[in-house]
Amino acid sequence: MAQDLVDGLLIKARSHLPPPSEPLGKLSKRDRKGVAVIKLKNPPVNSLSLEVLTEFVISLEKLENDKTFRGVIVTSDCPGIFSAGLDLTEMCGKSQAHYAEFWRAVQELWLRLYLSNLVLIAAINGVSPAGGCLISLTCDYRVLADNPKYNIGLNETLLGVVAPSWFKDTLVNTVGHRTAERALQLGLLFPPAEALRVGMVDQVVPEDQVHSTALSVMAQWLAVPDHARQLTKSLMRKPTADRLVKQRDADIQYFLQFVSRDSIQKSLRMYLDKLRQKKG
Ligand SMILES: CC/C=C\C/C=C\C/C=C\CC/C=C/CC(=O)SCCNC(=O)CCNC(=O)[C@H](O)C(C)(C)COP(=O)(O)OP(=O)(O)OC[C@H]1O[C@@H](n2cnc3c(N)ncnc32)[C@H](O)[C@@H]1OP(=O)(O)O
Repeated sequence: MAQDLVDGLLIKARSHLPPPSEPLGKLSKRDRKGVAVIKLKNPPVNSLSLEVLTEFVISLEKLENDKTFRGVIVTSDCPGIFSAGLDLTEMCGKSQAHYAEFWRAVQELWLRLYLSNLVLIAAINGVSPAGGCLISLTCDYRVLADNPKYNIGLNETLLGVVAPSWFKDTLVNTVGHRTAERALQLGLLFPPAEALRVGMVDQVVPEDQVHSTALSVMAQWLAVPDHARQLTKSLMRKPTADRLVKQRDADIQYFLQFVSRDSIQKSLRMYLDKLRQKKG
């Protein structure tokens, strides 16, 4: 039964998108059952570039505004990688204006996801550090594939940077203060069993069952009347979101100051170099 719910939508870097006449216009015809699948597709590692963040927001907005949709499954098209998090090259050696635009896009995606009226289920089919983990934490439910390589967590401190307060809040709201504090300070990436134990994910299932499980869970959430579920979600989440909404510009200024520091630029460059040298 659950299979009837699925429909597809691919988010990918703008350069790979189909021509403007094609993309989301198809949705209203195909998606009568009310559930879309957003598959992140920005190879090789689904890093969240400015383009991907922007496309993601646009797609979500279209789904929110199309009343035929009630739920979205967020997953990845890149084998073994849900998302490598924010695109580090967007935070290295760029202009202040670029950093500001990038950070506003990160804020926008978080706000859209966190406050979405749609039911969002994360079908986490790969490793999910930092921004990748954050995306899943904004969803209403997380299903993680049982593969020891599929670590998940907010590992920012290991890069020499700091998860902003709203990343921290999202984690605290999911796993509680003590677990979040330990995880954030140590930059912990949890393997599936640990992620389940601390409540970072809601279910761990064999890899080939991630999608079907997400669909079953979706059916359960969609059985609740939308208005009651949406108001309850808002009651739970709006106070957290409002803290950012009230100080978005200040948060951007803080990010600019932070990321422009020589020491932070050096840390990010070293981390990127380490990633690149890993192969050689
Ligand atoms: C009081 C103070 C309060 C607040 C402070 C204020 C502001 C906050 C400031 C900053 C906050 C910044 C927040 C950041 C959140 C993030 O999301 S940072 C990103 C963190 N991500 C990671 O650590 C993951 C890094 N990647 C990996 O570990 C691996 O790549 C991965 C396991 C995902 C996949 O491994 P594998 O399949 O082996 O692939 P490769 O490692 O070989 O990678 C392939 C190419 O992709 C490049 N790459 C990987 N990750 C990224 C990335 N996140 N961004 C850009 N590029 C990436 C990698 O370099 C390879 O490139 P190459 O092919 O060599 O050119």
